[in-house]
Amino acid sequence: MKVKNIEHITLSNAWANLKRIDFDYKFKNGQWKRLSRETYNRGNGAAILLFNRQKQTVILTKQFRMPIYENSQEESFSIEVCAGAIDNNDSALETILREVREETGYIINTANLVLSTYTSPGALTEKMYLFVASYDHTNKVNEGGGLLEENEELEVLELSFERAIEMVGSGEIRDAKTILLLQYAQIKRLMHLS
Ligand SMILES: Nc1nc2c(ncn2[C@@H]2O[C@H](COP(=O)(O)OP(=O)(O)O[C@H]3O[C@H](CO)[C@@H](O)[C@H](O)[C@@H]3O)[C@@H](O)[C@H]2O)c(=O)[nH]1
Ligand SMILES: [Mg+2]
Repeated sequence: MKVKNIEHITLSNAWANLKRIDFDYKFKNGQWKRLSRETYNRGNGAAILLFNRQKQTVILTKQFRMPIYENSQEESFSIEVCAGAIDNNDSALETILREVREETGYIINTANLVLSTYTSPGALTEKMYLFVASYDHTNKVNEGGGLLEENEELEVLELSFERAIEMVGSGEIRDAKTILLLQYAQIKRLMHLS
């Protein structure tokens, strides 16, 4: 066994849960040491790349992100695939179909799970489920933008795939789940680049 005597100390239990976890860890040389790691638990998440093969376009969102502002003010409007936190009893798929409607204004009935990823394994417990789905204008029911009653405000962007990939290269897109999904689409040839 690699770890034992695990002790959870709650540091904050407000919106989400921040714990300090103290534990004994056995190093390869056989020595046991008491270590401490702070872990932030805000549940798991789901994200989706909406793509249209005929038009060669994708749907992305742009929103203000306070944690980014804390790091680098000028980068605080973040271009991301549609995403949301998974509520207690919902599946990742239910979550993402709902988020697509709320954030982008499109209604889709199904999506393919293509990757799952720990978004920041040194600090977050979060595992994110990454989906892709095709869309066209018949799926559009409103302008999207997020739920004002939940204090969400997003801009919906429809970009050519080529431009989105260019924005990864230029650093205009800096969100990891978004980069993963755009590069997935490129590698798996869901879309073409000229
Ligand atoms: N009061 C309060 N509200 C919060 C807080 N954090 C988030 N919220 C609210 O919770 C909602 C979260 O919106 P979602 O669309 O469900 O999640 P998200 O912020 O897009 O998060 C997605 O991307 C994150 C970053 O990659 C992921 O961490 C997350 O799992 C998810 O996939 C927002 O309406 C916001 O108002 C907080 O600390 N305090
Ligand atoms: Mg969201």
